[in-house]
Amino acid sequence: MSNSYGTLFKISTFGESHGPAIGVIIDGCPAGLTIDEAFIQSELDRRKPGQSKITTQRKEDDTFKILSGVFEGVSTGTPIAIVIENQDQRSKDYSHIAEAFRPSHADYTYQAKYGVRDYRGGGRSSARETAARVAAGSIAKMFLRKYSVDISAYVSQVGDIKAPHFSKLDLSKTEDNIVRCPDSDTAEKMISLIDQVRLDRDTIGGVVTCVIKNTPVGLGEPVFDKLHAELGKAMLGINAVKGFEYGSGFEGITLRGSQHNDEFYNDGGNIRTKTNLSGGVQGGISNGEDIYFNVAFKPVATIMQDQDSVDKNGNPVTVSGKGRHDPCVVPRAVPIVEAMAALVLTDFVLRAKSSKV
Ligand SMILES: Cc1cc2nc3c(=O)[nH]c(=O)nc-3n(C[C@H](O)[C@H](O)[C@H](O)COP(=O)(O)O)c2cc1C
Ligand SMILES: C=C(O[C@@H]1CC(C(=O)O)=C[C@@H](OP(=O)(O)O)[C@H]1O)C(=O)O
Repeated sequence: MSNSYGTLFKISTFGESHGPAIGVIIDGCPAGLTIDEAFIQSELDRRKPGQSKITTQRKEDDTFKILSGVFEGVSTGTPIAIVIENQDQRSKDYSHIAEAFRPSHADYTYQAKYGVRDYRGGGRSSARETAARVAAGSIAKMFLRKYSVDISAYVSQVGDIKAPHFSKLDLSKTEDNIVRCPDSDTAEKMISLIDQVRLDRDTIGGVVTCVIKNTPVGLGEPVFDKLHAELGKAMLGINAVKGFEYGSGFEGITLRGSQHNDEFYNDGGNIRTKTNLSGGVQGGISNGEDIYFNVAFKPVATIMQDQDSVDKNGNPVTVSGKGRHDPCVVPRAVPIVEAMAALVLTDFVLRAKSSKV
């Protein structure tokens, strides 16, 4: 089973949702980076469960401990191990799926592949694992500060309620409300919709948009490990993600080349483009313009309603969700998307250092 991500800035995560702890080992963080523990905690707080009425009510503080790789507040170049203890498991909520499969969760496929499954809270398939990625991503963000790279994600859609285009938004307002949409009118509508869906004992999907500013020119590879391909892989590896598009994305197909091309100009010695339908990446390599992409999340599987399923012997059963679940995951997915983007960019910054004499 692969539990790792990255080429030079590598992470391995460990732990199950209802086990004693989860965590991450970061291998390849350069020495000499100041590690801001308050910032790690603030990133974990943005993702943690139980943070508002529109998220799962599982109460985890997600306080962490650094076990290695940091001395007197500075990275030492050795593996950084971070552990987060689980405190509010309620495994009895899962006894009904010890043998049965929730429709559209990971229960059936995991059981079919491994023949053994920690069914408590979804075990390894739970999005609780993403806390470990957010911890690692916060260190990647600290590294990227040296390059002034700025990564901002926000909720741009819940169900059919959409925020205005990001060029019309003030992304510094994303944290002003519990749904993490910087437009307050749209945010209110999104919150009411999620609340209604929750009362209906159902779930709903949404979109997280991410905008990355000040990316250095030259990140990404011209073949295979293209920057957008690695971003896509990182995003599609987040639980419940169903779609990824960058730049003009699927809407670009309706344009002509004459409308879609980003014409170049010389901006006082810097080569820039007048428009940016490329989304900051051309030929797999960053061109210095803003990188932007959308990540679509499904309405998650666990609903508080009866559904047809089977048990592991193929007998028909009725399964209904129990316990504490997210009616819509996008508010908590915002820091996860940012963390995965930071991991990809950090890896490519380190790789770029060896691309020229
Ligand atoms: C932040 C976040 C929270 C989630 N919370 C839940 C949840 O409470 N209940 C649930 O059934 N799925 C939840 N999921 C989704 C499942 O983890 C995911 O659907 C499952 O692992 C199966 O994977 P797949 O949907 O990618 O196929 C969450 C996902 C994210 C990103
Ligand atoms: C615990 C977290 O989210 C969990 C993700 C999740 C799932 O199926 O992915 C199901 C729920 O698990 P539980 O029933 O154990 O509360 C969520 O609460 C977390 O994000 O830290």
